Amino acid sequence: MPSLNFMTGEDPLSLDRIRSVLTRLEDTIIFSLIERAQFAHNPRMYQRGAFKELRDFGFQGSWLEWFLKEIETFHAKARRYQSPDEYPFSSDLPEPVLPPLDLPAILFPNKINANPSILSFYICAIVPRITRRATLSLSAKKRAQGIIGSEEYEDDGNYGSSATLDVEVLQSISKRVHYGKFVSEAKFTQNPAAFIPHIRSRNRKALEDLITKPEVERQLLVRLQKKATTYSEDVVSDSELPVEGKCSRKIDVDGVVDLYESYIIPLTKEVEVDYLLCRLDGLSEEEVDALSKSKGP
Ligand SMILES: O=C(O)C(=O)C[C@]1(C(=O)O)C=C[C@@H](O)C=C1
Repeated sequence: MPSLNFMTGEDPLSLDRIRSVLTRLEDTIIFSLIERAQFAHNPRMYQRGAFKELRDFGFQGSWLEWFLKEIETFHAKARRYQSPDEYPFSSDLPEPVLPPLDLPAILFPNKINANPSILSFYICAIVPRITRRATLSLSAKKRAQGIIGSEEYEDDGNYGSSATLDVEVLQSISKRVHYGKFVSEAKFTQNPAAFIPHIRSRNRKALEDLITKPEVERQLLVRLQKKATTYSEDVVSDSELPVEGKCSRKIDVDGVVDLYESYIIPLTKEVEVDYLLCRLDGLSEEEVDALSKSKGP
């Protein structure tokens, strides 16, 4: 199945098409995690005010927040956040230097931005887990050099490289999670009458039950396990034989699966439900009535 973005192709609300984008983003997320896992945890990068050099020019946030702000400032000028599948982590960004693109209005107007939750679970749960391997091999190297001390084990000083990769991981997870809005719009449009009573009664549980597809989730997790296993192995040529017992993975495969199971899928569902909850905002009774009677595409 071809993987298209929301702009291309015939039916922007085809669930198959939207799911093909989600599948492609799995690769982006796994590869960016593998890259980040080559560096140490570097916890200092996530602590607000930890760098005197940033405080000196008046920036009070963390090293990562500084990276996000600088990168997003530039990307905002290039219209990145006018696209309905792109959301910034920083606020007070500049206006684009180009006039707005004439994008088709696929989504219902909304202000949902799940990035604060993404940033928080990424820093608290993901970075410490995926960098464990890098930290262990780093400490083995240091031990071999006779350097022993708690600091060396988790800080390799590569703050620029690590933060660049953090931004890549965060942007790909953010895109994936916010694609939940397209999934939700597609499901709503297929059968508005099923959703409208629960939207009106603000019944989150009923809406979540309607959008949940256990078999799709199960298949996703199986596929992800296979992908993460394959991508994290070193490929050897015909003449090289893998050394027995020396298969060192580039990333903790279970960590990747857990990231999806515990964070990415639940947060995508939260975005789907939040989107549905504002799906009737500003519509008149007559418009909602007409929607209720429409049978979808
Ligand atoms: O594919 C869908 O129908 C989705 O809603 C996306 C998704 C996911 O996050 O991957 C979320 C909820 C469903 O239970 C299945 C999968």
